[in-house]
Amino acid sequence: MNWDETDGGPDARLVDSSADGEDQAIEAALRPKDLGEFVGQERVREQLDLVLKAARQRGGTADHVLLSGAPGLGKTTLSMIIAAEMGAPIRITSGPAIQHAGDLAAILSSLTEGEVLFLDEIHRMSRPAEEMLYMAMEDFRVDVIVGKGPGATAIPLELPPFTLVGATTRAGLLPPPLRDRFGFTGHMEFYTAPELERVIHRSARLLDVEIEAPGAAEIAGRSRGTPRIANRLLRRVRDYAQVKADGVITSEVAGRALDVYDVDGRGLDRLDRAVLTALLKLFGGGPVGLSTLAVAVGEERETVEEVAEPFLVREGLLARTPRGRVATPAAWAHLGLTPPGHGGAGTAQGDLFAG
Ligand SMILES: Nc1ncnc2c1ncn2[C@@H]1O[C@H](COP(=O)(O)OP(=O)(O)OP(=O)(O)O)[C@@H](O)[C@H]1O
Repeated sequence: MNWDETDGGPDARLVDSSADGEDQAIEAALRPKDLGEFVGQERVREQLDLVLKAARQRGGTADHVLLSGAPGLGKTTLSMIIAAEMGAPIRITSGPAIQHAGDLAAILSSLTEGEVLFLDEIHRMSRPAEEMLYMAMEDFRVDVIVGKGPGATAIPLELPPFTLVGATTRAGLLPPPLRDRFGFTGHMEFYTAPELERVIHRSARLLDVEIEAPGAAEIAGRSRGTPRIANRLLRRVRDYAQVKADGVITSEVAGRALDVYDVDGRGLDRLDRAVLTALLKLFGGGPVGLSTLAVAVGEERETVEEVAEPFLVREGLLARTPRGRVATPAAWAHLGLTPPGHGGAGTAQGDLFAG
């Protein structure tokens, strides 16, 4: 089966943690506005609370903050909260949008005192811009280069004190000189099921949807530890509840809805299950090479490696070994299959790509 032949392919995955157009439109309404409303991430919240309180007491600008963590865990939200708590405006941009040092100079020189500059995907900035940022962060100054070649001159430009909030999927991707210039680094973890339930209840309130506690638990369990996915699944379940039930999200309604959308009890979708099923049924659980596995599911290597595998590895269902991909005992259990040599022939109920 090829994903392009199905309903939308991997780009349209409900369980993808990056934001799609619909998310962007609705996320503004669902974002917590202060640290008190921000669910989970206790450590980061507590530490950040101290950093911001201390800065406020000194009447100064907060130290630069680096937030690392997977997409959809709340880095943008937290940067907006930092600005709100400091009573400061916020400017939002991203590393890929800053390709030339001049792009960064233009942004920096227009900041007002105390402003928060949120730089998403900071690891994807160009090298010259990155070097300009070092000086801006440390001395609130940049050298703007005018002219080219031997006649080029550096004109120093003073900047007002500002707070840089950088976001990255992995702090390890940043060059150490940049990493070291942040006064505080917060690592965002995946959310626990009870935390996601709180996110879901809060969003349901804001969306004016009636939801029972077991209904929220059912959605939370399938949300891959990510509030963005939880909010997206909630919206799809709301549609189902409205059309197929009486509008109230019970555990049964949530379960049925997410089955329709092919998101299973553990948050795996069709692509994830196709990869696991092929690994178990065609290759006896592996080891098998990535390319072979990709051909078996009719997908590109990159799709299997970058779209399906990270979550399967994180869930302890698949391991990447030097000899190839290997299924774990949990994978056999999840698909209801028996590993070879454990009294069965490794066969499944249902066909290869069935849920
Ligand atoms: N701790 C939280 N409590 C409640 N809602 C949250 C929390 N974290 C994130 N959300 C919700 O999840 C959605 C995604 O959050 P956000 O855009 O901040 O993620 P992100 O980490 O910046 O993602 P990306 O890196 O893809 O931009 C938002 O709608 C936000 O309201």
